Amino acid sequence: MKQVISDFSKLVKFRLSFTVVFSASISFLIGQKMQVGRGNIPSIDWGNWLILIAGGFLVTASANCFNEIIEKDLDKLMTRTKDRPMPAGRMTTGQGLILGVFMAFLGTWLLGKLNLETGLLSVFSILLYAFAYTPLKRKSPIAVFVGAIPGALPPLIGYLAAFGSLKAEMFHEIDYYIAGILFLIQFVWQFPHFWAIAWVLDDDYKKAGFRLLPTKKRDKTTALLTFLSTLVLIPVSLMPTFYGFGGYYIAGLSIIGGLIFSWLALKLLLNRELVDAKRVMFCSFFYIPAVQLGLLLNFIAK
Ligand code: HEM
Ligand SMILES: CC(C)=CCC/C(C)=C/CC/C(C)=C/COP(=O)(O)OP(=O)(O)O
Repeated sequence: MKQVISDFSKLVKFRLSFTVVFSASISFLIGQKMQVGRGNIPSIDWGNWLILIAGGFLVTASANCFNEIIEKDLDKLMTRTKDRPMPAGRMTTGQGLILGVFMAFLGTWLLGKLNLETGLLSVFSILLYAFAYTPLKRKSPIAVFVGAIPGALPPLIGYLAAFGSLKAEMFHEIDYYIAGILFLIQFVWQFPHFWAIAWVLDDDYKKAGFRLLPTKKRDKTTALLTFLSTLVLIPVSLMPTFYGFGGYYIAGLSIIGGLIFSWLALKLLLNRELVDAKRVMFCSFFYIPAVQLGLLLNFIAK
């Protein structure tokens, strides 16, 4: 039983999926709070929140499952991935496919219950991640840009899901900005997140022919781009406050988080040591949930 749970967790990349769903669920609550404020709904619909979490988890899990089917032979070559159930031979591709298709349909159906746009965007995210990003990983570092689109869609999906059947009169102009900004924060964050990971894992990635660093090397330009992307994240994370749906606490948290992230990336630029890349990578794991949670709390407290 323990092995089955551990295999399922590796198949769906549980911690990554958890953070993805977390980002969508926070955006959902922000959207619902907006609705409550406008008097469109009496209170937060926790039932729909659970549907979003279950549906979001299933579609993300299915996308990861398709990714692992496609990369089964490449995953065998890397230390980090060789113990995933398919490369390790504990699950057949057919079993993976059945699970992936089942989770994709069930997840899309659940999200589609919230509204049509949410269901369609999840199908688009699965397709983009599994069938554009995944094959591109071996071709060009542009893959990271492509992968960042499905990676950032969950907060946008979560926000849209909060509006039930999207009626034009319920969805105001500011909602386009909020949905766009929630997307943008996660989109920009993925560059330092992933380039730090790709720096740490470069030797392992090379075994499978993945060249995902911007210059395909652990060099000064890659470190500079990583540093610049952490700097861009600072004004982007201040946009909620600028557009009036975040407050001063989240602005403060974003500045502090952004400065720590950039400081670590600056050290990577100056030293270009593995330990510096690891610090940027770990900081990225905390940065995004912290900023999103802060945004929600600040939004509620306002
Ligand atoms: C271009 C987009 C992205 C790429 C290429 C990427 C790549 C990766 C890789 C390769 C790892 C594994 C690191 C390791 O095993 O040491 C990882 C870990 C992680 N990623 Fe991302 N990621 C992306 C987007 C995201 C998004 C959108 C989220 C969530 C909002 C996320 C959250 C995480 C978390 C929480 C981990 C740690 C998981 C663990 O240790 O099991 N990532 N990412
Ligand atoms: C709504 C919906 C379905 C959204 C999709 C969300 C999703 C799966 C985001 C992940 C983003 C991403 C590119 C992860 C890296 O995978 P990788 O292939 O580089 O990781 P690996 O090397 O560990 O396999």
